Amino acid sequence: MSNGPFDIDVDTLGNLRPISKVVLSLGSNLGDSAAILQEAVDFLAETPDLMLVDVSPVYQTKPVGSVEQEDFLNLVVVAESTLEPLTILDRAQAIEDNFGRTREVRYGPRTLDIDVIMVGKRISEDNIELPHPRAHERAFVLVPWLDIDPNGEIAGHGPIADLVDDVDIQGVVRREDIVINANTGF
Ligand SMILES: Nc1ncnc2c1ncn2[C@@H]1O[C@H](COP(=O)(O)OP(=O)(O)OP(=O)(O)O)[C@@H](O)[C@H]1O
Ligand SMILES: Nc1nc2c(c(=O)[nH]1)N=C(CO)CN2
Repeated sequence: MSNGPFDIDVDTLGNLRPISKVVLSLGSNLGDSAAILQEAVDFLAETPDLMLVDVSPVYQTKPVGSVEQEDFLNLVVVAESTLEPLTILDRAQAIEDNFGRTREVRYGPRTLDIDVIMVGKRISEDNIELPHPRAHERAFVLVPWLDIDPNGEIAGHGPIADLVDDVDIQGVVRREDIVINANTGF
């Protein structure tokens, strides 16, 4: 798998388009979270020009942040795409909206949250910062990601295999009973 914009795709018009590695973190702690995660993965798999490579196991995780709320179910998706980072964020937010996600309480309960963790290169713009600025300190991102991408790295922070040693993984428990079917296309 490419680690950045090094592989090239040629579209039907003959345009060269770099293929980037994409990492997404999905979380839910409202409603039927397991079913919501499955549907969200299905929506991602149906996204044109986004090829799912792997979907992590599901973890039950203690809420991070100061808001008192239910545990989350979290998973990570690794994909490849020729899409621009903002297009991927738009698609992620459209999928969140589909599950009635509102954005009133920062860090508050949510039917579905999709954070864009990385899309190839580093970017810092008004609406998007990549890699996600808090991913390196979040066990609910690092633990599932490590399961499916042991050589993964966060630009500017290092290998996720090392980062996971520095976070508290006690509140992150694998849910073997919840199986998400991944339509990875491979
Ligand atoms: N890498 C990113 N992934 C998702 N959203 C991002 C990213 N970088 C910047 N944003 C911006 O952050 C805004 C708030 O996102 P969101 O509501 O998902 O935050 P949150 O999930 O409450 O907190 P956190 O960003 O810490 O996970 C989005 O509208 C988006 O414009
Ligand atoms: N365990 C856990 N805690 C969170 C989560 C999440 O997905 N899992 N998402 C948040 C907002 O992005 C805030 N806190």
